[in-house]
Formats: sequence, structure tokens, C-alpha cells
Amino acid sequence: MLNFDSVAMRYADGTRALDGVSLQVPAGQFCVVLGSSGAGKSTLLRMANGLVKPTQGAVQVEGVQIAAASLARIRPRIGMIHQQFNLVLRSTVAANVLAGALPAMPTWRALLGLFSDAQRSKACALIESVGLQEQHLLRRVSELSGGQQQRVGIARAFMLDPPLVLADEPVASLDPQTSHDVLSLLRGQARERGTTVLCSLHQIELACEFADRIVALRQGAVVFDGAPEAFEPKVFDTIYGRAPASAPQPYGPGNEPEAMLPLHAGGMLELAQ
Ligand SMILES: Nc1ncnc2c1ncn2[C@@H]1O[C@H](COP(=O)(O)OP(=O)(O)OP(=O)(O)O)[C@@H](O)[C@H]1O
Repeated sequence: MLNFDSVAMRYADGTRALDGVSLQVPAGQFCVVLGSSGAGKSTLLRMANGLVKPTQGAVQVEGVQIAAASLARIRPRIGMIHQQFNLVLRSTVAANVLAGALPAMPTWRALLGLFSDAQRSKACALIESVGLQEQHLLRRVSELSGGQQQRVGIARAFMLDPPLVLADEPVASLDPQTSHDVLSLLRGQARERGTTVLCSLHQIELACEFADRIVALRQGAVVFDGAPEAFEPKVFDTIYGRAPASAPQPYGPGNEPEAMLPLHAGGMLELAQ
């Protein structure tokens, strides 16, 4: 579904954000990119929808290489969920969710806001499926809590039934309980549709609870790639330079990850110093 082929990113000021990252995310996988601030998570996710062009290597979505010429074809196949929600605060919940359909609409219809009945019905169904009630439909987004706003963001991301969703620290600005609820919702929506998700997070506990696979970055390089239960305190130390506050909860019986692709037994890569 998503392939990063030896990608590197060196920004104009010389910052090396990514350094030779190779990663293949198969269809249907919930893959969490974990790392401390500045590790390169956002850069990696932004490469996957063409917002950042790698200075080395290439990215393919569904086998199509991301390039200026292919972006119009690829973008409607990717749903985006943002840390700061990126909603139009003065607009209603319904209008924000409908905006998720814009990338696939002819420009003139998009400009006039000419959504079809099918699109309106779909938006209503999505709003309900993310746990918002009918009375929320015409409420301004600015009146909602952070957790409710991110539910709107999730509904918008699924409006075109994209096979791939990129979630860039979707719970970074939410409290722990709301973070858990929102990630659970995202995971449920993705599982229901077989959607592939690449999601960046800071919180190891959430990564271990919801990911099929964890890819940990440190200083732009992959230092771990494997199943949550293989994520040992040693790896945590490598990423964050300290021990976890509480031991991550591994998957238990009946809650095994569906798909995982450790690079080799145990999923450990050489640990960067
Ligand atoms: N446009 C830019 N120009 C220069 N340097 C940048 C740019 N964007 C990001 N960087 C740098 O690249 C490195 C990786 O940044 P990135 O935002 O990808 O990390 P991150 O893991 O997402 O961090 P955070 O968790 O704080 O969002 C950092 O050192 C950052 O300062």
C-alpha cells in the first residue's frame, strides 16, 4: 500500500530530518511511527502525501510513485488527520466533513459547494459513526471540545473511503482519556473498512495498545520495527533516553496484532547510540 524506498530529507537549512528510511506498509495495517520531538515523524508522513519531496529515495502509494504529475491521482486516495484538527472553525460539523469530498470533485462543483445527495448522506452517516449526534450536524466546530473536533477530523478523513489514512499526532493536544477514545475510534473505523493507517504518536502506551506494528525513529533513522510486544524498555531508552513511566501493555490473548512485518526476528534493528 505504502512504500518508502531509502528516503532521506535534508531541509534547505541543512537539517537532516530523515536518513535512508525504508518502510513497506501493507494494506490494512495500523502502523504507528513513534519517536520523540524532532525524530522525523511528521517529515515521513508529509512525504507520503507529497507535501515534502525527499532529497533522496522515493515514495509509492498503491504502486504509484509520488511526483508532481501523479499527485492529483494519489491525493483523493489518502485521508489526512492532523494534530491541530485543521478544521474550519466557523463552519458547521456537516460542512467540515463534506469538505473531505472536495479532492475528488470538479473544481466548479467544489467552488459552488454543490455536494450530491449521496455525499450529504455519507457525511451524516460518518458523523453518526464517530459518535456525534444529529444535533451536532449544524453546530459550529468552534463550539465543540477538542475530542469532538478530532472526531469531525476523522469523519472528514474517511469521506472518500480512502485506502490509506495518514494521522500526524492525532491526539497530541488531547487529554489521556480523550486520546485513548479518539485512537480507539480511529482504529475501529480503519478496521471496519480495511484501511491502512500510518499514525505518528509520542505515547508508547497508546502505540502498544493500538498498533499492529511500531516503527520507532530516532534522529531520522529507524531504530525499531516490529510488533508492540517486542518493544522492550531498552528500545524505549534508545528513543527517549529514559525509562518508561509504566510498562507498556502488550497484546493479550484474543487481542493479537493482525499483521506485522518485523524486519527480522524480534523486530530489532541496530540501536543507534
Ligand atoms: N521546514 C523545515 N525546515 C527546516 N527544518 C525542518 C523543517 N521541518 C522540520 N524540520 C526539522 O526536521 C527535523 C524533524 O522534524 P519533524 O517535524 O519531522 O519531527 P517530528 O518527529 O514530527 O517532531 P514533533 O514530534 O515535534 O512534531 C527537526 O529537527 C525539525 O526541526
